[in-house]
Amino acid sequence: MLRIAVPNKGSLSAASSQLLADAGYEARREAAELVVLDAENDIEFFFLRPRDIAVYVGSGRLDLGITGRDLLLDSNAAAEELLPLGYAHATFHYAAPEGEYPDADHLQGKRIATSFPALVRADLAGRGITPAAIVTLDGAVETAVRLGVADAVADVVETGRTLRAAGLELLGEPVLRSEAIVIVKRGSTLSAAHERLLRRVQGVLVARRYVMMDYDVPTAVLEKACEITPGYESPTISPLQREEWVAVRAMVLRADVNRTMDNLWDLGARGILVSGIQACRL
Ligand SMILES: Nc1ncnc2c1ncn2[C@@H]1O[C@H](COP(=O)(O)OP(=O)(O)OP(=O)(O)O)[C@@H](O)[C@H]1O
Ligand SMILES: O=P(O)(O)OC[C@H]1O[C@H](OP(=O)(O)OP(=O)(O)O)[C@H](O)[C@@H]1O
Ligand SMILES: [Mg+2]
Repeated sequence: MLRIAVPNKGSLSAASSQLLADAGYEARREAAELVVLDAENDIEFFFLRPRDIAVYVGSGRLDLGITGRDLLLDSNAAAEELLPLGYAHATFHYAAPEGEYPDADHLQGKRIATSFPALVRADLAGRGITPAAIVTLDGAVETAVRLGVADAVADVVETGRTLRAAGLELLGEPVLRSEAIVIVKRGSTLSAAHERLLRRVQGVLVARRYVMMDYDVPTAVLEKACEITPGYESPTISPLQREEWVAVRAMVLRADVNRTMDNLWDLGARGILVSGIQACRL
């Protein structure tokens, strides 16, 4: 039986549960449920704090887990990233009072507040910076400067609203770009059961990102049409009753749908239809 760690609270929780439900797995009926047995799929889901998930997966007690890339890197657990999931996007940034320091290289000898001490320690070491202290806090890190326990912070930034409200500004480029990821114990060999779950999850991600596009096009411009819609692997071309025309079917990125339809129309394609993909295995 596969044992999977799922975030029980916070920014990763709802989207992770939705992803697993869309992939056909048993959902938890109430937030207080800590373990869900999905007997049909031979999987046990453990609902854990996102910060702890890398520890469980790294120990080998759980087979796979969903967590944030930043949380994995901060954990120092023996776990590695297997698959990015495309939600819970955030950056990890240094920030300081507006106008105080031009960039992160000016943090030498400063006190830096963060909930990600290991990640920050490793990043500062890489920059050759020795801080006066790394002040480890549980949350609401932005307030640490105003209250005088730190000179700068290193924290998760999504919209930047929290930072601005605290009178802080970003210092330079992000330390890292995070999103939800699937993790596995470092160096483990994936079983057929692992692969099946990953294929299901990937199927959901692709079905969300792509639509199916069907259209008719004169054979004379078919090659150009296929350049506009190269498909996921290759477009399907079918004959039409009408001479010198063919039907084309190809997957198209949802984000590109309208631009693609404009381009196909200008090329002479007609009868352009777009439909959602309910599920897929690719
Ligand atoms: N706006 C956000 N705030 C916090 N974390 C975010 C945000 N957007 C994405 N994330 C990601 O979510 C993960 C943090 O998970 P966590 O459960 O700690 O979220 P949280 O919303 O901060 O929860 P909590 O209610 O415990 O503060 C990190 O990987 C982080 O990059
Ligand atoms: O860039 P923003 O959109 O403002 O989001 C980022 C903020 O959200 C999170 O805080 P959270 O609400 O989780 O509170 P916490 O600091 O107590 O964890 C994170 O720690 C940042 O403070
Ligand atoms: Mg938080």
